[in-house]
Formats: sequence, structure tokens, C-alpha cells
Amino acid sequence: MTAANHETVLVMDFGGQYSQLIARRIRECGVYCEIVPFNTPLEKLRAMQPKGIVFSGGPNSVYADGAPRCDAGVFALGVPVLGICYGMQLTTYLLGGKVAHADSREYGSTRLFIDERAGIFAEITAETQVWMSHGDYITELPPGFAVTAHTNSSPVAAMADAARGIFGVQFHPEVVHTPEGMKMLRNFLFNVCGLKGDWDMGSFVDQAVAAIRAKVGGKQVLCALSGGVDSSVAAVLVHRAVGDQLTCVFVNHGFLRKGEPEQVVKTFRDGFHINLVYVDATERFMNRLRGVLDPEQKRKIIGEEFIRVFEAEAAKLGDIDFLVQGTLYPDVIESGTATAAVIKSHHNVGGLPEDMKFQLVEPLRDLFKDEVRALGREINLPEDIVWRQPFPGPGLAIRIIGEVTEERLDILREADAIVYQEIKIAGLYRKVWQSFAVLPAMKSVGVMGDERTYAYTIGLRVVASEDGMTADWVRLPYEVLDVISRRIVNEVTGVNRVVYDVTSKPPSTIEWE
Ligand SMILES: Nc1ncnc2c1ncn2[C@@H]1O[C@H](COP(=O)(O)OP(=O)(O)OP(=O)(O)O)[C@@H](O)[C@H]1O
Ligand SMILES: O=c1[nH]c(=O)c2[nH+]cn([C@@H]3O[C@H](COP(=O)(O)O)[C@@H](O)[C@H]3O)c2[nH]1
Ligand SMILES: NC(=O)CC[C@H](N)C(=O)O
Ligand SMILES: [Mg+2]
Repeated sequence: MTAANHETVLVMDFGGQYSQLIARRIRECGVYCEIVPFNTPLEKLRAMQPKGIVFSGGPNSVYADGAPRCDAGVFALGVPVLGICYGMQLTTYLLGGKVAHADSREYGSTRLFIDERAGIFAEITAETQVWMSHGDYITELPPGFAVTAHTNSSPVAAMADAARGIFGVQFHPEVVHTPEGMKMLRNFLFNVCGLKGDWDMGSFVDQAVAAIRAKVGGKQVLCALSGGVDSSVAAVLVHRAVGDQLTCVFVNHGFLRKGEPEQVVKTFRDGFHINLVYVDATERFMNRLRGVLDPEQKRKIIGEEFIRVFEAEAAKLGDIDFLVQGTLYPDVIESGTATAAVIKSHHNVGGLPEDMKFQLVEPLRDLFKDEVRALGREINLPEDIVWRQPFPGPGLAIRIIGEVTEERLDILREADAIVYQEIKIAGLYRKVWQSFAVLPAMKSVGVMGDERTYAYTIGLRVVASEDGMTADWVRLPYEVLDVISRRIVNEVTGVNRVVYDVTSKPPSTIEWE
């Protein structure tokens, strides 16, 4: 995605948990926003012509060795800057103020007293609620700055050098626990930076299409298509950009759900006029996974095997340099970045083989799922695709905890189909983020028809989430749990027990591997 023709705000990422949230809040205000690494060179920043820059929070202390710092020249670009938490501390440090470690952390919901209701605090309630998460404090303001808000424990909870358009807040305006946070961000964007708000999903489409066309030129492109909303949106965008230069490849790795291969092929062959190649690679994936138990190893093998299949298809079609994937921001951040930890290697990011030669085309890499759904509606994708629940690329292979075998796959596929049907019948399919079955490689004793059984357990996972980054387990009605449990045990041979997963993310993740 490029900033062409749209007012752009940049979020410089110092490793904060909420960096991505800041960016999407800004987009929610109708302003185009991109995240850039904290060490992006000044020339590059200048070339992106931002109208405003936000420094994110981050886990470090500015005075620590190896703390991420940007070039102080950022303040000389003539662009307003808003520093959030670590971002404000860094602003202080770079401009000649002082930051120190305090004895006690300030964490959670805190009362904020506004000393100057101007700039980002224009029309904000004089006493308002904000979300804090810090242990370092500003002990000396940089020259030219004034305190604009304080709390009972932070004398400098916000500061400003209004003349230069530089602002700092110790709290997090981007989280929902800061009720007036959006208003503050809007003040920054519209009053301080003087933006118009000229961006929406429609302009995203134009921008993305133009960027893809510029990148790909007259060359052939392959798109990894799963039938999920992300790769479907990516495929349609690329198709708009380069038409028949695009070929989609849908891989059946043997870990798809019941009826999925037929259904995806039908939807795309009949509904879209896009070249589609269906590859049955069941055997090659199965052969490589035999005997593998470690989740990260499974993910890496699957990620690599996907690429090998795409390479083979590319070779058949001629010489293809570009591979389109429906990668989203959460896939990127969970796979680990320079400043964020590896949670799991999403097959399409952290699971890619090192020797891969394709150049990636990932038009959705900065977006979250709900933004992609809005985009899907914008480009008139069928409702069924827009509202399809996410399904991980490695599929059922990472929902079998332990070794993947044909028997286990069959059992899980049947159980999962029952979960799908019953959640649909209960009218919950679109209301929840995901609902699915998992199969831990664990057997337990049961009694059926007066006989002892020793069979598999099925875990039921149903979660609510906005963007997949955090999630809560859904309080399903007992009747729904009951019917799912009874149907699975009665209809799926090899299962004699069903359990419901009642953990949120964090501390768990949505998938079990
Ligand atoms: N079976 C598959 N065949 C081809 N490509 C795939 C397959 N599964 C996943 N991919 C590729 O990996 C990417 C990431 O998978 P992921 O499951 O996150 O996205 P999705 O399937 O497009 O959407 P959703 O998250 O809604 O399932 C996809 O966008 C697609 O490019
Ligand atoms: O394309 C994908 N490739 C993967 O390797 C992968 N792992 C998890 N997921 C999906 O991402 C969301 C967050 O999942 P976790 O809470 O398990 O990390 C959930 O929606 C998961 O289904 C994946 N998607
Ligand atoms: N959330 C943050 O940005 C924290 C910044 C810094 N490490 C502090 O504790 O004060
Ligand atoms: Mg998917």
C-alpha cells in the first residue's frame, strides 16, 4: 500500500503492545495510516510525506542500553508529533528533558486532571478517565514544553510544545479504557495536523490496486487462495490490478474441513472469472508430517511445503516471480518482529522457507480482519466469504495435538462439521469469531451400550474477538453445548468425551498449537 494522494500519518513502532491499535484508530478517523519501524531513516520518512507522526509505546526505558531510539531529526521535519507513553518519554529524552524510574508503577484506569484544555485536549472533560501502563516518569520537561495534564501520581501526565506541534501523553488514548481517547486522537489529527480525513476503504481499494499494478507490471502472478476472506479479498484486488496475469492456486493439503475442497472450487470457478488451479497435495503434506509432534515444527514444514507446491505450479505456468498472500497484520506481529516476540510462526510469515524466491505481494499486510471484512463488502464479495470464520492455513494439522494421522483427521473432520452445523442452527456463526473442534491425542475411558470404550476426547473452542489479538471464550447456552456434545459422541466413531475450553487469549491462544 502506498500513501499516494492521501494525507498520511505514520506510527513509529517502538515495540508497544498497542502500536497496531493506534494505526487502526487513526484509520477509523478517516485518515490513512501506516506503521513504520522506529529506526526508519529520516530520508525515507521525508519521502513518505507524513502530515503527522505518532510515537508508539514500548517495553523499554529510554535510558537503558539498547533502547529503541529514532533520529531526533524527526522533530525538524516540520510535522506535528504525538508521543504516547514510551513515545513521550523518548520525546523528552531526545529534546533535552529528563526521565527516571519511579518506585511504583502506575497501571490501569486512572483519573486525569487536564491543566490546559487546548491542542489535543480541546473540549475534553477537565477531569477524565485514562488508561496507564508505565513505570518511568518525566522528571524534567524539555525546553519549550509545558505540562498539560497530571494525575495524582504523575506530575507530568501530558506535555506540549504547542508552537512546534509536539505533544506527549503518558497514558494510552488508543485503548477503549480511555473513553475520551478517540476525541484526543481526532484533536491531534484534525486540529493540530489540520487534516481533512480523506481516506476510507474505497480509497484503500484504489490505492492498493495502483500499488499492485506498479509492483507487478506486465508479469504473471500466482495467488495462494484458501477461500478464506483474506486471500479472497487479496485475489480480487490483484485481479482488478492485473486481470488475467493472475492465476490462483488452491492447495488441498489434506487438512481441510469436510466438504471444503469442493465448496471452494465451486465458489471460485462459478462465481469469479479468475483462473483457478486446484492442487491435491494430500500425500506430500502427509508424508512430511508423519511422526512430527512439535507445533512449531509442524507449522514450518507446512509453510515450506506450501511454497514448494506454489513453486511447482509456477514452473508449469512459465516463469512466475510474484506470489500473492492474504497476510494480515496479526499474522506478522505474532510471527515475531525486531521488537515483538514470536508467539507462533504463522505459516505464511514465520513459516516461509529461507530459500524462497518469490517476491511477495501482500496488499492486506497492515490491516486487521474486521478492516478486511469492510474491504470485502466494499468490493462486493459474497456475504458468505466476507463472514467466513477464520481458518488457519495449516488447517486441521494444528488442531490435532500430537501426531497427525488419517484416522485422527477423519474423526476431527466429522466432529468439526457437527460443531459448524449446530453453531449455524443456533444463529451464532457470525456472532462469534471462531467455533471449532480440536482433537488432543488423548484417549479416556467411557461406557457405551454397557461396553467399555477407550476413545478420543474432542475439545470445543468457541471464542469472541474483534481482531484475533485478544479473545474471550463464549458463554454458549447449555442447550447448544449439550446438543453438540451428544451429536459428536453418538455420530463420530472413536470419540467418547467432549470438553469445552474456557480460557481466554491471553493467557491461551485461540488455536491449541
Ligand atoms: N489451502 C490453501 N491454499 C492456498 N493458499 C493458502 C491455503 N491456506 C492458506 N493459504 C494462504 O495463506 C494465507 C494465510 O492464511 P489465513 O488462513 O490467515 O488467511 P485466509 O485463509 O485468506 O483467511 P481466513 O483467516 O479468513 O481463513 C492465505 O491468505 C493464503 O494466501
Ligand atoms: O493463516 C493462518 N496461519 C496460521 O499459521 C495461523 N495460526 C493461527 N491462525 C489464526 O489466527 C488467529 C489467532 O490465532 P491464535 O490465537 O491461535 O494465535 C486465529 O483466528 C487463528 O485461527 C492462523 N492463521
Ligand atoms: N507502555 C509503555 O510505553 C511503557 C514505557 C516505559 N517502559 C515505562 O514503563 O514507563
Ligand atoms: Mg484461512
